[in-house]
Amino acid sequence: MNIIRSARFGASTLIPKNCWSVVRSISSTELTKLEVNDKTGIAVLTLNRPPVNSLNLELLTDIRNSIKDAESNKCRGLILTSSSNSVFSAGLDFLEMYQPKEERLKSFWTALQSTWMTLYGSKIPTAAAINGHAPAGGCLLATSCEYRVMLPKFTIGLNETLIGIVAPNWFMNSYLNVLPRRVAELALTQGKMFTTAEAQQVGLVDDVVNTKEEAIAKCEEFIGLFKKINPYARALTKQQFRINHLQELEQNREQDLQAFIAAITNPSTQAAMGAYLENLKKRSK
Ligand SMILES: CC/C=C\C/C=C\CCC/C=C/CC(=O)SCCNC(=O)CCNC(=O)[C@H](O)C(C)(C)COP(=O)(O)OP(=O)(O)OC[C@H]1O[C@@H](n2cnc3c(N)ncnc32)[C@H](O)[C@@H]1OP(=O)(O)O
Repeated sequence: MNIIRSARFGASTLIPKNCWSVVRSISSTELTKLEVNDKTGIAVLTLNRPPVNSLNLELLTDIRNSIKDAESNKCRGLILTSSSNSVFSAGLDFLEMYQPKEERLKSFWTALQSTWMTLYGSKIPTAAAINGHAPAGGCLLATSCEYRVMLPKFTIGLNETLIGIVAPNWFMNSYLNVLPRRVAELALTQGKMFTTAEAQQVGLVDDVVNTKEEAIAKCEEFIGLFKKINPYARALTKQQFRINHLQELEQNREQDLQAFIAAITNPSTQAAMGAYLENLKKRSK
């Protein structure tokens, strides 16, 4: 019998393969659902933190655990998507950064660093089915993947300067891994949110389709490209492209954390964030 061991069902829980329907849950929490298609071996990770999948400590932790679950279950690839019809992810949860408690702020940023390193450095092929808006941290998740497909009439980009904050180096590096330098610099300095059409034009997304199902199918097609490629050779090749960015953060994690805390707790950053949040709340009324 072909057995899959699910880390989050406990080390001793064995799930018999083929006794389940084609799509099978590997692990799920209140905030994430990880399902694998037994035929293709490709996993779909659905973010499910209504209303906007803002990334708080718990969601970030669940995303990281899910990526690790997909890897340890030897999935052939991982697709990130959202349970919302209009938002992929609204980026970092402002409530983690606005008037924060220091210990929680530290755990939050450390979880973001770990999640990014796990996703950006994952050995398995990764793809994002962007079925809604993807500002800031939402864009970071998408650009950390190897392939992106997006639905029309949404927006994506690193908008930090619009909020009065600065995207850390590793956010920029994820952008630069996808966009030409000049485009990335112009976009970052303006805090530009690209429409789906603009994003495709500059290469921030690879394809545009009309439905979430088509987006998942496109991601599966992308992951299928590696069917005949030795996974070890593929993973090492990917690693060579990304290792400098990963090492840069790995070697400076504490410094990056301290810079974040200093920047976020600065009264002028707090004032800018407070005003931005106020505006967001007014707009949503
Ligand atoms: C080394 C480091 C050195 C220095 C670093 C310094 C700083 C560090 C940088 C930190 C990096 C931050 C990156 C980020 O990710 S910041 C987050 C940026 N996100 C945004 O700007 C998105 C804001 N949201 C929106 O634009 C819209 O909500 C969105 C288009 C996503 C969806 O619109 P929609 O109309 O569908 O929903 P809304 O009605 O606007 O929202 C519904 C409720 O959700 C609340 N909301 C939205 N976004 C967030 C969020 N990111 N965090 C928390 N809450 C959010 C919104 O206020 C509504 O709430 P209610 O009014 O209903 O209570």
